[in-house]
Amino acid sequence: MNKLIRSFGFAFKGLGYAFKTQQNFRIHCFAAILACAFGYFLHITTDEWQWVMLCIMLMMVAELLNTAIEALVDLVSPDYNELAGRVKDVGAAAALVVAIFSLATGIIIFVPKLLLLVNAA
Ligand SMILES: Nc1ncnc2c1ncn2[C@@H]1O[C@H](COP(=O)(O)OP(=O)(O)OP(=O)(O)O)[C@@H](O)[C@H]1O
Repeated sequence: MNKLIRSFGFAFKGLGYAFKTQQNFRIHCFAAILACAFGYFLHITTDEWQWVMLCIMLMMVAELLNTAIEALVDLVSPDYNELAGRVKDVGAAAALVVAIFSLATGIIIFVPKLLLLVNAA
């Protein structure tokens, strides 16, 4: 049981590290809160909530893995190395793909509802 609690502690330590050191991670947290607020006020459906939650989770996982990759690259290759740079670039590309997917999902879910609101006003 103690081991399980300790593992959670390490995981939260990792989350705290990412939040403190990664501006992108903080931006994603803010975007997640914004998406939830829009979801609440625009009364999105359960299915739409699932898409929003999926995007939030994917974005955070991608950013956390990218942060881990960056730290590992800095550890094994503190000096300039073309391959090390490529590893970081591909890690960043993974986060970018998720960001584009999340943006597209947000547009599909929220824009029609916002347009209805604007037209009704
Ligand atoms: N050791 C290295 N060797 C070669 N190129 C590197 C190296 N470290 C970084 N780079 C290049 O610089 C880019 C930015 O690296 P950096 O570590 O600053 O990432 P970052 O995403 O800006 O990090 P952070 O999110 O911590 O600000 C990488 O994508 C890579 O192209």
